[in-house]
Amino acid sequence: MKKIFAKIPLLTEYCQFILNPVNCFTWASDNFLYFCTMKILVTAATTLEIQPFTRFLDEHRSSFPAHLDVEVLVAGIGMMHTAFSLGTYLAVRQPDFAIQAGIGGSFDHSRELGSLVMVAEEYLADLGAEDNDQFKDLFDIQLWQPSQPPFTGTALVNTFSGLPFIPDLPKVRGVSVNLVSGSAATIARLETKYAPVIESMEGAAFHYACLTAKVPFLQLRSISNYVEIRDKSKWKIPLAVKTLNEELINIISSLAGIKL
Ligand SMILES: O=C(O)c1cccc(C(=O)CC[C@H]2O[C@@H](n3cnc4c(=O)[nH]cnc43)[C@H](O)[C@@H]2O)c1
Repeated sequence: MKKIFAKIPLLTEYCQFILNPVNCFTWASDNFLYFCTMKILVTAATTLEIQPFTRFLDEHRSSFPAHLDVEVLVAGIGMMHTAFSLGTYLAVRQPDFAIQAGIGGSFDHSRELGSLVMVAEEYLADLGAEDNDQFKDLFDIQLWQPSQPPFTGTALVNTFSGLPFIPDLPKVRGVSVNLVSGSAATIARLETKYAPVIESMEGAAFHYACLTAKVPFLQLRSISNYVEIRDKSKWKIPLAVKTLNEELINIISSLAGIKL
């Protein structure tokens, strides 16, 4: 709500709707209605995951309202790349909110491949120590303390506050890993310890960067595969990318007031 785009005298609610048909951020104060610019970051690990959306931007950006700015950041695969890219980007560009869009693996086999979720809380599920055949995370071995900022307990939690919209999608728990899970033992360990629905390689880094920079955020994941013993032939990456990008295009076109 920081960059004021226009300021007009406060009118009736009906008139305000006519003046503000495109979901521009507004707020009323001192008998004036304030219209704000909105800078949105859309980030993904790879170009492939976000290509249809960047094509949509190339085709439609010229018809976006002046107050709306959408930027894309391909941050790289994994938490190290994501943390560095996001940290640098957020400090310099200061978006009003950020969306991470990616594919992911589902622990829950009843969810359809290609279906979408929003991640409400993220756990760092392979950062820690092995104690014989036991995995202990950094909270278990007391190198981190529960609720040290920006954690809530041992999770990186999205409160979904400060967003101009919240998609109608299931909110689930995610784990982020450096090593994609592909053995019965690892999958059982993660399910017992974190009860996750979705696994990715970047989610926690995105939550950490946005919580630390105090940027409202949304992590969208489209299920490309089940978390199971590795069988790439069962993965449905093109389907997951398609549904993910349809959702992104819907979100941005509705914020832009564009009818497709
Ligand atoms: O070839 C492989 O074994 C392989 C394993 C995991 C991911 C890939 C990719 O090409 C995609 C990496 C990308 O996708 C996300 N992703 C998708 N499914 C999962 C998963 O089951 N567990 C963790 N991450 C997943 C991840 O966030 C990466 O950005 C290839």
